[in-house]
Amino acid sequence: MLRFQLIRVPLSASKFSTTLPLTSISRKIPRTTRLISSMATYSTLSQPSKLLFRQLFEKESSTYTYLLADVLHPSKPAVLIDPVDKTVDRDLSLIQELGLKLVYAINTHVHADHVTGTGLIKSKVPDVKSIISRASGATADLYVEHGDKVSFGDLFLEVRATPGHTVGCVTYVTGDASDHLQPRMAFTGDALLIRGCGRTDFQGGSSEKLYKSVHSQIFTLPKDTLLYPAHDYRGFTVSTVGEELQYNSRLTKDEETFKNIMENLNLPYPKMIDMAVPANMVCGIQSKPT
Ligand SMILES: N[C@@H](CCC(=O)N[C@@H](CSS)C(=O)NCC(=O)O)C(=O)O
Repeated sequence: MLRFQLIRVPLSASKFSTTLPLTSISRKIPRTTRLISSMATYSTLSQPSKLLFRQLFEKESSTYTYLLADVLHPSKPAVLIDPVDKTVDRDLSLIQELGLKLVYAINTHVHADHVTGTGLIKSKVPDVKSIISRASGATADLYVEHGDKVSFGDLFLEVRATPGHTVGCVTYVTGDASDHLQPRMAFTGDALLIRGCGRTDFQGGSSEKLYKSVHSQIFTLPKDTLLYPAHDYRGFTVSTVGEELQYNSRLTKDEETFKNIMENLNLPYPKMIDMAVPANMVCGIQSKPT
């Protein structure tokens, strides 16, 4: 049976989940499915896994899009995190070549520097549901909140609210039980960048909130957790919690120093902000540009 569900549970609950079908709340069910299996698909993982993982890059905005799929599930359900409009055709071709079924197009937040690909994906693959946090205020098919779980096949992503870059930023983290895939992977959007972090000077940004978000929701993850940001401007692809705890040039500082750094970044506004934010508030352009 297909299981594409959004599951809402407190973060502390690991043995039992409250299952939300796509559109309504349903009953509590024990989660009995083991997430570890005999298929190795991703070389940096320390044990065999059913997770297929790809990191994809859009060069104009230096954005990373992430493809994850449960390849041992009969329908090979897949999710895309932070797709970009310009690379939708590439991403959908890859998904087709790999024989995956895209079920969710997920945004970590309302982006200001590029147009999300979620709208365009929906116009090309109508069954796909767009997802964004409720706190973002944006329109999507499904809204997530802190503590929710986004399931695809027997895998899921835990939702952690990490506001600060924008009000509605969330981080998606792979499953946490001891028999799940290790190390965990966290898709941090713009909350945490490798050796840096997202700016906090627009879209309800707050350096105080960002500092608290990262320290409470990301730096508390196991040190070997792999960190995958939405952008990198220097060619880095992945980090770990342990690495960022030691070397992040902003977030290793005390809170006052951090706030001071953020107030003095003096970055120019993203070139596309006036177009991108309104478009992304409705999960991007919903039809192919002519
Ligand atoms: N030059 C780019 C925008 C670069 C930028 O501002 N990046 C954001 C994330 S996208 S809103 C950011 O938070 N950067 C933090 C940093 O320290 O660089 C453009 O014009 O699009």
